[in-house]
Amino acid sequence: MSNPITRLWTAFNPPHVEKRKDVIRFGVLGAAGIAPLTLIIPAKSHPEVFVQCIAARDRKRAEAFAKTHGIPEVKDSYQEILDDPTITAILIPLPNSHHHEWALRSLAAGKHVLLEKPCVSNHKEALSLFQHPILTPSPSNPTPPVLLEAFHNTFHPSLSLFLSYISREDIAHVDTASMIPWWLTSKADIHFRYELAGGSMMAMGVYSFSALRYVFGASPEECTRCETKSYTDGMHDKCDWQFEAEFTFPGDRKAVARSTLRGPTAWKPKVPDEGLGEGMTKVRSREVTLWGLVHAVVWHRVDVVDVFEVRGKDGRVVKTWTEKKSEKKYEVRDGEQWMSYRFQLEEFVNRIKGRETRWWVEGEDSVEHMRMVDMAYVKSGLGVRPSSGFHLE
Ligand SMILES: NC(=O)C1=CN([C@@H]2O[C@H](COP(=O)(O)OP(=O)(O)OC[C@H]3O[C@@H](n4cnc5c(N)ncnc54)[C@H](OP(=O)(O)O)[C@@H]3O)[C@@H](O)[C@H]2O)C=CC1
Ligand SMILES: O=C1OC[C@@H](O)[C@H](O)[C@H]1O
Repeated sequence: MSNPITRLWTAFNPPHVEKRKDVIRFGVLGAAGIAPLTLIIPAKSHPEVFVQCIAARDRKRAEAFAKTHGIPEVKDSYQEILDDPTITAILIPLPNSHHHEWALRSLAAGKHVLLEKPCVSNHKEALSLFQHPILTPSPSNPTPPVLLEAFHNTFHPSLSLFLSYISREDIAHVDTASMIPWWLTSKADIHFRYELAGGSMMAMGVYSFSALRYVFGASPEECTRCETKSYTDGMHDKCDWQFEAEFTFPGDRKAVARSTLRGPTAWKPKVPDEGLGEGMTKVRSREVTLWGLVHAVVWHRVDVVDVFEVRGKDGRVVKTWTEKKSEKKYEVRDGEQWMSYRFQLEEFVNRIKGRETRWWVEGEDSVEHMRMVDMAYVKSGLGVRPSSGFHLE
């Protein structure tokens, strides 16, 4: 299935499969724009997942959403979904500021939680959530519910392919860029409301931050620079629509993350070659680029460019050559091209059912991603996103 149109069509229109008796019944908190991609579409081809109900702040909005997406039940409130014993898993696609509270409420109700990224508003909330005793097995809670931050791109094989070309000890410089075109965002979006924990670092930036952690296999020591462009109109203050942040990773290695929510329509990011440091002998330098880090379904490619040099006794280069290759990693199952969201759902279900998982976003990763976001916000001067202050009674 090499035709991109066919691939996209099958990704967004997967086959509807028969559901098993032990199906996981999902409830969705909010008629959110992302809910179809994260859950409703991928659930169609998953025999163990059924989207049972939805609630929105406005019932009419939930009813319209349920009709459009074939969800059989509408509840009056988010809490009513949590109170339904037939619902075993919850999708939380609420604004970031609401993640901490509704994840804790859902877990307290004994539900498994698929929590939209970024998991919460800041590092403090991440610690409070992922280190909550409710997630630790104990005699009174032998099988705690599963909590997964929905970093869907982690689950796409293109990321593993990319990482397979990197030898961590040889990394000289890492650069990551992402964007949403200007016409796909509006000032009215939740991205531009500080009290909802908005900002470009919280929207696309977290993908870049997590990618850096995956590449280094470590967390950064410091954010050394963070430049932002943000609104100052009194309404959307402290919300960056663009940023560039530089981090130092162990071994004094540098990495840059940049993103914009007001990007161009056509985009080909420049990947700077920072080269090796002074005094280092360069035998082979490898530049590995993953194009399409976030939405590998639309298009992705892993480029590997190896530059070889042969040096004479005096150290002068006598020969140099370049080898290039590119690879893609699409997976088609039963005629459907699997999106990152479909891979993610597969693993979420595997974890709930106690089966092995190929990929996972550990709670520790989620916590470290938020630490990185906080570092950058502190450095930028905009300040960390506010905490909800919610505590389970
Ligand atoms: N995984 C991915 O690819 C993506 C993930 N996301 C993440 O998903 C989450 C939601 O984003 P997105 O779907 O774009 O957002 P939307 O604005 O489309 O949806 C947000 C939902 O939250 C509900 N909500 C509850 N309280 C509020 C409030 N005070 N203000 C605004 N909305 C409120 C909304 O209302 P109601 O209850 O009335 O329905 C709405 O359904 C975010 O955390 C975002 O980072 C976003 C895009 C892509
Ligand atoms: O989180 C996100 O991931 C994918 C993007 O398309 C989306 O707009 C963004 O908010």
